[in-house]
Amino acid sequence: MILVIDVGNSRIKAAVFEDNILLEIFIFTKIELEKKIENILKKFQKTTDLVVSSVGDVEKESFLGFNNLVKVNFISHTDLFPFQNKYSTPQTLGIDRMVLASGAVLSFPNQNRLVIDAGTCVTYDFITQDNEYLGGAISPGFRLRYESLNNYTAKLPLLSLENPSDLIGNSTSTSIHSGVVNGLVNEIDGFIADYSARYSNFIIILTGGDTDFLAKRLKNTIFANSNFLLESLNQTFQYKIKND
Ligand SMILES: Nc1ncnc2c1ncn2[C@@H]1O[C@H](COP(=O)(O)OP(=O)(O)O)[C@@H](O)[C@H]1O
Ligand SMILES: CC(C)(COP(=O)(O)O)[C@@H](O)C(=O)NCCC(=O)O
Ligand SMILES: [K+]
Repeated sequence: MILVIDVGNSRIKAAVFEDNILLEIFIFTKIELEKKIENILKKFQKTTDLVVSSVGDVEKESFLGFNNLVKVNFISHTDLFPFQNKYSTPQTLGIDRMVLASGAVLSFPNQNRLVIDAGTCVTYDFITQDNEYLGGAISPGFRLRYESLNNYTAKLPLLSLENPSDLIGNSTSTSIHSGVVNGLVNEIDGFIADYSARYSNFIIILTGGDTDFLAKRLKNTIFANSNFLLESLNQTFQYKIKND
């Protein structure tokens, strides 16, 4: 049994895998981290390894207390990945993006892939059929957009994610919802159209906290899987054990 942990910039997601089957998912905050892991390990006593990917402000040291119970594997840039990294600054590439690219290669072999992770930020990652990781894009996610409108203006309220009632907002709140939701949906549809102009064939994987909200609003056919990063962490770890 292994416990994979994805530390994002908004929250922490964890999952227990046994023989590559996902048994249970946990979502919590940084403050709850140690207590939650303690409880998970109590519930799943056959756990042998922790596999952690962190782009948040949680470092390896936070997990070392569990060293006596399980092996702590903190995924880093020096680990083995099933693709060639063409990013011009590989050391600054988010480890979550590397794990997503790894999952895309292992789950969808021999094809071009675009991974879209709609979390705190929306990240776009493109991996060719020859398993070259090219890079992609980073833009603000839903919550970041709502919060920025409130933070950087005097008059705009802080709203939470809601389906816009119409394209044309006729009040402050409906204008904000239209701007944020239609803005991001059009951005993603637009990116997919632009990638299509360059690559005739590729599959699209959508993941992250806003997967379900976005999936039904996009024009294109996509693989929507909000657990893709957790599953990719398990796969990346299995790949490393097999090939290291
Ligand atoms: N309880 C929650 N806390 C934070 N974000 C949430 C929550 N529920 C849904 N979301 C949505 O999920 C997005 C964050 O997704 P997630 O994949 O968890 O981010 P990260 O991996 O960056 O921590 C936010 O933009 C927000 O719209
Ligand atoms: C772009 C990110 C902030 C996304 O984080 P997330 O939305 O998953 O919390 C993260 O992948 C990161 O810190 N990247 C480093 C910069 C880069 O990938 O080039
Ligand atoms: K992301």
